[in-house]
Amino acid sequence: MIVMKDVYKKYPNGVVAANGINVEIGRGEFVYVVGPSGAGKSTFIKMMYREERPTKGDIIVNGINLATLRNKRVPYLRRQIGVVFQDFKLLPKLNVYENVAFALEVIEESPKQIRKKVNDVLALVGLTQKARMFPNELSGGEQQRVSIARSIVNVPKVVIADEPTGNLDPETSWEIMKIFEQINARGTTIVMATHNREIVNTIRHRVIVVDGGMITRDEYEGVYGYES
Ligand SMILES: Nc1ncnc2c1ncn2[C@@H]1O[C@H](COP(=O)(O)OP(=O)(O)OP(=O)(O)O)[C@@H](O)[C@H]1O
Repeated sequence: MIVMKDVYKKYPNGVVAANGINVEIGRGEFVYVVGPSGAGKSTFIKMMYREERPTKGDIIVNGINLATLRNKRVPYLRRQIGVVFQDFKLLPKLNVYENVAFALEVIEESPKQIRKKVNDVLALVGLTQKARMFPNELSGGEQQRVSIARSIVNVPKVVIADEPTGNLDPETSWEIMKIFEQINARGTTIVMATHNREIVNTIRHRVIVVDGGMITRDEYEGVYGYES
């Protein structure tokens, strides 16, 4: 599903944020990416959806080699990957329904299909009643639900989330995690960068520790200890 081979990333300012990463993530896995601030977690996951390009190495996502993928094919890649951010990144002038529908309009889905898919996904995240509200009328947790709905409406094989609970209170964070669990239970691969030890140590999945641009630990049913 996702393969990285000898991946190295040096930013133009000289910072090496990935220093020889080798990893394989299989279909349907749920993977936490943890590690100290500045360790290279965001860089690691940004390279999976071609937000950043590696300086060296190969990255294959869903059979697509990102090293040789032409820029004009990036939208094709993005259709197969849902992305969820810490700060939601919703379009403020569009309501909940429109924010989610937008992801389908850009790929020219039929109006009938759009209605069905958006309504289904809003029901999944529990936002049917709030479909006509605007982002600034919603709580942080609700905004994150919209952003998750948008990320899965195309039924991607993988969802990549960068600190999706980073701006949320603990109770809301657990609710958001329940939704990710449901999405994963349907067979979608989830890769999630997080600082939340309580979540990682309670809802147990594979844990990849990144430190100094390298994978220093990689364990199934892993814990996020205090030594790292
Ligand atoms: N666009 C960029 N240009 C230059 N350096 C960058 C850029 N993005 C990240 N870096 C540097 O790369 C290193 C890794 O950053 P990255 O954001 O991947 O870490 P992180 O583990 O996600 O951190 P955090 O947990 O604080 O979000 C840091 O030293 C950072 O300053």
